[in-house]
Amino acid sequence: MLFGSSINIPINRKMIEDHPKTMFLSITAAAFVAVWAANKSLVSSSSSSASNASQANLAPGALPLVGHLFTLSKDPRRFIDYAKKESGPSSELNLGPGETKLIAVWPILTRIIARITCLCFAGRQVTNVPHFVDAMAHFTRKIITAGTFLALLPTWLGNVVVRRFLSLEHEIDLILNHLTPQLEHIKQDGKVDDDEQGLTFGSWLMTVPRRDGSLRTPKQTAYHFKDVVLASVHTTSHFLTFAIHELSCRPDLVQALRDEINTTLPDKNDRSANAINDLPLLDSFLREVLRCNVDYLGLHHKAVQDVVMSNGVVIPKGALVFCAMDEANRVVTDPGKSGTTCSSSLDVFDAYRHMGVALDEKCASLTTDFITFGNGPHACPGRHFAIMEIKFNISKFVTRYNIKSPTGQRAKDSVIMGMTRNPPHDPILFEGI
Ligand code: HEM
Repeated sequence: MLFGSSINIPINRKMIEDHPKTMFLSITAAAFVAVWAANKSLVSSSSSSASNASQANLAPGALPLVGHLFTLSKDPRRFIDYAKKESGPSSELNLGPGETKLIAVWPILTRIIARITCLCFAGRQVTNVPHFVDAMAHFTRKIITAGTFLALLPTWLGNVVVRRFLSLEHEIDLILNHLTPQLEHIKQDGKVDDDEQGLTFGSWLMTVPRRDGSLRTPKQTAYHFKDVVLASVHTTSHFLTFAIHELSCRPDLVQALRDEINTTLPDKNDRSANAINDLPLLDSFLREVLRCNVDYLGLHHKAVQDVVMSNGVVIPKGALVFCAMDEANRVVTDPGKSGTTCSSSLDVFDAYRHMGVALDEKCASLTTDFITFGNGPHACPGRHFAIMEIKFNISKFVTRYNIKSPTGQRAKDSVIMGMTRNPPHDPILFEGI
């Protein structure tokens, strides 16, 4: 994808070699349109985030009116290489055998997870719109930042800051503008386009009646996609990033996971997410990542009535309650059920701790001594999906790269206000294999 938000032109070398003249003309036209689109977005958008997103994929250095015409006339292929390097899809993870690179993983993994979320819950059409995926990648982070400002600043100032700099208007507009027509189409024809059945979260939700028996309109349904994004992208990319950091200081574990995949699933082309989900060491490792990297405090709840605890302490109606997640994940309350038979202390990260656990669901199973996904009727309904998603990504990483921490140590997490654990920002050394 070379240019701005309103243009979607996938170009590859073969197309240029086969049709040099046509490609030249289309790219030249696109260069004009790209400049027009950039100018239009700058003029018409009052939101800074909106204009940033629109410009994000423009090849820099365009001249007024003529765009990149001169560079294109001179050497189109060179221009395309330049545009791909500067504004094209991330090639940061394209490493040949033995090639190494230091990579800050969190932003890349967030984008990967946002893409998967868009693909699985909103369909292929929007997943091919880069600024839509980018906006979804940053959606929850923006909300968390807004929440922090609202909590710390006086209400009037917090409101000004959030409305001016952290408004979600742009993201909500994107969701409504892209998904509503698609859902209208599905409602009318029963499918998205000629190739694709229109089975998305939205097409399903349109068929589920509300309490009063009425059905949601396409626009009302599209609006709910924000909830999926809020619940899934940030959480999943967090834990995938934690997992990669845990691997970065354990080269033997990377090798052991690679061996497990190569031995159990020798055919590279037949490694489905379902098959990867059943690998015992990968499952044990991920459960340990989820157990140890949970927030110090989490599961923010509000008491809807007075609650009397077993020791007589009363949590009054309306009180905000933060659960000590980190602590809960380090206490075995029911050894027989949890299957935690490992001898290592619960304070130690042990990737093999949950091997041989007899529970049916393993990594996704809910126990009172593992509450990363909550517990009870409101426990995370997306956990099976999240776990498959993370395992699938880890399997790709360990079979493609050696993953090393430059210091040999697990980089430090950044802890916000003593309660929320964010993955480290430190880069990790990747080596292609
Ligand atoms: C590693 C990734 C994830 C973690 C750690 C996680 C964790 C959680 C936790 C702790 C809760 C709150 C439980 C409570 O309040 O008692 C929750 C709720 C929820 N999660 Fe997740 N989640 C993850 C991924 C996902 C994904 C991928 C989806 C959707 C595709 C999702 C959808 C939801 C929803 C809809 C709720 C609200 C459930 C309710 O209130 O009844 N989550 N999640």
